[in-house]
Amino acid sequence: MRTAAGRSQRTKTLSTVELTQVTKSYPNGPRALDEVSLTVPRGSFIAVMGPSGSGKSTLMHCASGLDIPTSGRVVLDDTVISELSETRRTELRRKRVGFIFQSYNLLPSLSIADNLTLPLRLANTAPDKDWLRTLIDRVGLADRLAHRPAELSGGQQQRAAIVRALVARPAVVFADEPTGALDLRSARDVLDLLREMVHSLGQTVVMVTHDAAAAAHADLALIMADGRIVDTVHAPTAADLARRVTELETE
Ligand SMILES: Nc1ncnc2c1ncn2[C@@H]1O[C@H](COP(=O)(O)OP(=O)(O)OP(=O)(O)O)[C@@H](O)[C@H]1O
Repeated sequence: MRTAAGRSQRTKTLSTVELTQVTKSYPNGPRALDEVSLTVPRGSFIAVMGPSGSGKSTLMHCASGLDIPTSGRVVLDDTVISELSETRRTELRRKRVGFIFQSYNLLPSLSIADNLTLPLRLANTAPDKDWLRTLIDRVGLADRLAHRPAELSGGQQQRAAIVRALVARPAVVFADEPTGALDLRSARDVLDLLREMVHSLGQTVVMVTHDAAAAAHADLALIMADGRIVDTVHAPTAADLARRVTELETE
């Protein structure tokens, strides 16, 4: 089944990531992904939900080029990343993919300013100063740039991580439980920011989360079970998502 994320926009120029019949098997394990097809349209905010073990992380790893599928094809922009060597995949990932993690993953010894531009230095790319300034202003960290990460609140650190993920203007940002370590208010701020980055700045975000309230900020939620995408919910509400995942957990 091809999931409906952008069914009407399925062209190379409008999609950022395209998975075709992607299967991932581990030795002596179940199929972590079972022939998953998915198109991520440019400029969309997609949440991935599902019970524990349903394949969310594996989907993110294969879609982002962190891992390769056992079979099937992953295209990022116009490049078939599932066929690249590990070195080429790493190069492409540094240039074209951003990541946001639950634990922020900022380097403690670097200032916030240096953390924000780290992906550019790793990819040997010059910063686009106007874009960097736009991002810093949007997340409200202009007066924190000289500080070390430990001097910022969790919400501020995650906002810095959002800038770092977007600084290279990636084709897509993958966020793995980005609000898992935050209090409710900081979590809402971070989710509102992600939405704004998508809707005002045209970025593309795929967010894996257990939290139905977080997933409800997305335009579309994909629900996984047993390595497959079993539901696609447009304009999801937290109540609908929580009910659907609970049903799957008890099936
Ligand atoms: N490296 C691995 N080796 C063997 N099996 C694995 C490995 N990684 C994942 N799996 C298995 O693949 C399936 C999917 O795992 P995955 O981590 O993608 O699920 P998930 O939905 O992200 O779970 P959670 O919500 O608990 O993080 C599970 O059955 C898991 O045990």
